[in-house]
Parts: sequence; structure tokens; C-alpha cells
Amino acid sequence: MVEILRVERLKKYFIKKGMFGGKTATVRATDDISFSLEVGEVLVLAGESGSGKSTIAKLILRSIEPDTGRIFFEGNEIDNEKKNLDKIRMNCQMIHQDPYDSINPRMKIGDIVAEPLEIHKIGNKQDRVKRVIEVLQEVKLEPAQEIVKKYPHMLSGGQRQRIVLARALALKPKIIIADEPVSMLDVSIRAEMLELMHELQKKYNISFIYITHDLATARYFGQKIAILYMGKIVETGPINQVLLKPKHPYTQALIDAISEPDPDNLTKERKIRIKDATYEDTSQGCRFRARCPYVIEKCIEEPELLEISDGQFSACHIKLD
Ligand SMILES: Nc1ncnc2c1ncn2[C@@H]1O[C@H](COP(=O)(O)OP(=O)(O)OP(=O)(O)O)[C@@H](O)[C@H]1O
Repeated sequence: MVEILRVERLKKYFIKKGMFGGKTATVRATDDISFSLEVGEVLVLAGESGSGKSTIAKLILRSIEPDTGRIFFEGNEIDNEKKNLDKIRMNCQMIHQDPYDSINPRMKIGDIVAEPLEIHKIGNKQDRVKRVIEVLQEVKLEPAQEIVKKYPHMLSGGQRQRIVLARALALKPKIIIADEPVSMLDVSIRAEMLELMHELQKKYNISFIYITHDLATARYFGQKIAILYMGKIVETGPINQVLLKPKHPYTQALIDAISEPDPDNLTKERKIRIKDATYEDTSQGCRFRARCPYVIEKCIEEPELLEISDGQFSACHIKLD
């Protein structure tokens, strides 16, 4: 296995101002996050809203600066040098939840898909037109010659998300970061879009960071998973192992929250009931302890992320069996 991306001890805190001149608070959006991604691997980042998933994506693409920590792409550190920034921004493309975040409604589809090629000065006009048609065909938007002349509002939500995928593919990226790519789509077309991403990922051996809070799609798509809670990885490992035999109570709670009946018995028999979010101070110790049904005295100490079994790591003082 060849590593393509490595994130080492990444940290990003935000200072949030209180409303009406109230107290400021520090949000530990990303707190000492480390992981690596292999060539052709799909890593899922999962966790509830606000757990820090999107912040990690922004840090990798350097649209925000980390407080501390390092990111390596193909063994080279990504710093603020232009050539390094260009390298990561060309090779690592992002797909957002809302297609309108990345496409300009006033531009024609052909120009939208060609834009990254222009920004990075790839080929001449003719080469770019050819590449645009090619990628539209890859994402099964046909007839591509007709689609290029349309505006985004003339397409359906599913088609617009395919445009976003085509735009991401135009530069032949080695990594795609997909941030909840199907959550805004109608349920009936989600599977189709996931299947298409899966097919292209395999065909071109693209490495993916798939950001979601939906564990069912995560399992379909991913090989490795990292479960995030308040800016920390609380559990990580091979996806089937983590989802079938979770070691952290928070992972178990996420699995239990999948409401649909599960033919693979993913939810098992154990059901844990976590407490609602509280304002209890978790600036020290395990930050899940205020909601954890298994809390013990030791939880006032921050647990380390330790290997429990074959590549599966958990940051918890108790071990679920
Ligand atoms: N620019 C910012 N200024 C202040 N706080 C921020 C900023 N960006 C993110 N945060 C905070 O950092 C935390 C992590 O946010 P982030 O968007 O990374 O979470 P997320 O897991 O991606 O959530 P979601 O699933 O809702 O997108 C949240 O508490 C959020 O409010």
C-alpha cells in the first residue's frame, strides 16, 4: 500500500464571540487529528454536525490555516509555498453537499466544468472543450454536446451534483474529498450517485475522503473509518470491524441511531442510550463523558487513542465487547 496523504496532529481552534457581547468560547474544531490515506483507499470521516469534519477538509485544501500540525501529500509537506499549494489544489478536489456552493448559476455548464482547467492553465481551448465532453460522458450526462450549453437551473438536483463531480474529475485528481455529497439529493437518486462515484473511484483508483454522518452509505463506500466527536477521533479502523464491533460508546450510539431495519444485523442487540448534549465543562478529560452511559471516575482524564484489535483504535477508558 502506498500512502498518498498524511495528516499529523492537526489542530484548529476557533474563538466564538458570545451573542450580545456575551462571553467568548473556544471551539476545538479539530484537535490533534492524525490519519493517513492510501492510494485508491476510501476513508470515511463520520460524526454528528459540528464534530469537525468540514474543518479537516478545509485544512487539507489549505482554505484555512491550521494552528499546529502538518499535512503531507505524496510525502511532501503542504505549506504556504505556491508550488505546494498548487499541487494539493490540483490533485485534491472537493465535492460539496450543495451543488450551488461550487457552481455559478450564471455560467453555462461547459464553462463551469472547464473552469478548473483554466485556473490551472491546462491545455489550450480545444483540449479543454474535449476534456469537458469526456468528463460529462464519464458522469453519464448525455448528450454532452447539448449539456454544455445549458445553465444549472435547467438541470435536476441529481444532474447538478453530477456536474460537480465532472468538474472535480476534470483535472484527473488523485484525491477527492466528498462532503455529504448525496445528503441534499432526493432519496431515490442517492444510490445512483453513490454508485457512480464508486465506479469512477475504482476505475481511476482515486483516493476518497468521504465525509458523512450516514453510516449506511459509509459502509457501502468506505474501507476505513474515523469517528469524530467534538474535534477528536474517538474510534478508527477498518470500516466493517468498527461498525460491526464498535469499541467506543459514541460509535455504538451512532450505529444505534440508524433507524432502518438492517438486514446485516449492523445494529446488533446492544442499544445504548446516550444523554442529551449538556453544557457541562468538557475542556478536560473525555469530552463524551457528559453524555456517556458508561462514565467512570477515570473519564476526567483524557483517554488516548489506542489500538484495541487489528488496526482498530479507540479512545475510551472502558472497552465495549
Ligand atoms: N469559521 C468558523 N468560526 C467559528 N467557528 C467555526 C468556524 N468554522 C467551524 N466552526 C465551528 O467548529 C466546529 C466544527 O465545525 P465543522 O463545520 O468542521 O463541523 P462538521 O462536523 O463538518 O459539521 P456539519 O456536519 O454540520 O458540516 C463547530 O462547532 C463549528 O461551529
